[in-house]
Amino acid sequence: MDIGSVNYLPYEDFVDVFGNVVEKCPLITAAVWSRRPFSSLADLEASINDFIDALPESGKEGILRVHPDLTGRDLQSGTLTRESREEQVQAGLDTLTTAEVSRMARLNTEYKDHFGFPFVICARMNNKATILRQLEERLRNERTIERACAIDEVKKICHLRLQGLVVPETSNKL
Ligand SMILES: NC(=O)N[C@H]1NC(=O)NC1=O
Repeated sequence: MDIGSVNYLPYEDFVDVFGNVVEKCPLITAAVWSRRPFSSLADLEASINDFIDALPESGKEGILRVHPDLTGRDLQSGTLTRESREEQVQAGLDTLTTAEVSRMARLNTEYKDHFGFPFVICARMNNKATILRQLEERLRNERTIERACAIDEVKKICHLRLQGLVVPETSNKL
């Protein structure tokens, strides 16, 4: 789909197509629809990011809280959204050894107990080794810094999901 077609989508279709660009947050998509027309894919993405940035800190934490844990176990259980499952598989999280699954589960719990929201990272820009390393390192962050870092990761995930849904303008001209 190109950006011109996006601008013609009725509200329901827009939410159907873009409702999960921010994991389990169709409300963001619904709100951003009223900012049409978008001049480009980057403009649509900027509208989503502006909406997120304008939220109070409790709203940002809410976005983080609905993210699934990155663990082998959730991947096996079949409860993830299609997007999240595909991203976790691409990062190799379906190939964790039993020891790695336990380590990730332990660190995830420690992280969540400490910050009150789950560890979020753009899986497709990482692999299982860098995800485990980041989880360990970010656990040591000060809370405000960590919340901002996690929201940046949400935006990276959203960026890649949007790329999969809208043809960038440069490709249109080919
Ligand atoms: N917890 C977490 O980071 N989950 C997200 N990361 C990602 O790339 N997809 C997700 O669902």
